[in-house]
Amino acid sequence: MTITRVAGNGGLPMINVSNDHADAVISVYAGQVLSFTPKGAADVLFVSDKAYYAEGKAIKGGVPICWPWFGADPEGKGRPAHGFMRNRMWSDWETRENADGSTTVILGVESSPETLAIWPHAFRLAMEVTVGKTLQLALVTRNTGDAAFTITQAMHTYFAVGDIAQTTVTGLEGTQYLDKAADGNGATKQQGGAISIASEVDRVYLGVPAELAIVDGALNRTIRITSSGNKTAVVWNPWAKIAAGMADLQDDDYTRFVCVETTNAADDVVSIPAGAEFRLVAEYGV
Ligand SMILES: O=P(O)(O)OC[C@H]1O[C@@H](O)[C@H](O)[C@@H](O)[C@@H]1O
Repeated sequence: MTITRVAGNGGLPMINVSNDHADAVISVYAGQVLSFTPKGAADVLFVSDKAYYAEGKAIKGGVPICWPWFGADPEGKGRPAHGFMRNRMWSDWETRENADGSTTVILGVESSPETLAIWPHAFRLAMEVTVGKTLQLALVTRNTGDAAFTITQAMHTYFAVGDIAQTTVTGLEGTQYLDKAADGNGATKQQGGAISIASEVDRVYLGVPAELAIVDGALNRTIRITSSGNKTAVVWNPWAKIAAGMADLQDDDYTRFVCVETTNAADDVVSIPAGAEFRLVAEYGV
């Protein structure tokens, strides 16, 4: 097993993990997993070739962390969408080798005068990443203050697919969702069969099961997503027009990824009492 700390793209601190099961690249900046490649397989995660690697900007791809809110500023104060963790430096807290040959990397952020000025709550946030046969992720929020606070959050994962036209997302059949796409008007709808994507898709699924899958006909593989701590999941693909308007995506990149996000979004708001901890967990396997 090797753990190598490197200056990655843009000089950002990154940790390369290589063990008997898989290889991974984990950015300390933003606490973001950028690559997970099980031995003999293609990368499970998509990262844009045009992604920004610079302080203050989000890296487009991998597993961006949305915290302590998902989507627009819940208080309408003009703070950035998806919170303030995906565009700041995190700390490299711990690495360890596990008996089964997997490797755990723990990155984190603690509240500081700077974060308190944006969001007035004391916290300790950790991203626990275990690279093994599967990629295990736990986003752990500890309330270190003396009053409860509420959060929404996401692992906003960009999964690599061979061809979006030959991809379906399964496990959400019959589930209600909020349709946030331009022509969906935020309406509540019900999913019929497996989700196929042939135009902009931006949906918050409600009351979701613990197991979802991405069935990729082009790469001939199925990515299994298991989660806990979430009642919601987001499925997002910007499709051609929105992707073309994003400077950090190539025009046709929308054909190469789908975001299936493990979330506490919409009315899935989490309240964390003083001194308590909340774990949002996801596991990805091929
Ligand atoms: O900030 P990013 O990575 O471009 O992602 C934006 C998208 O993130 C998704 O989670 C939201 O559901 C979309 O509404 C939003 O457009």
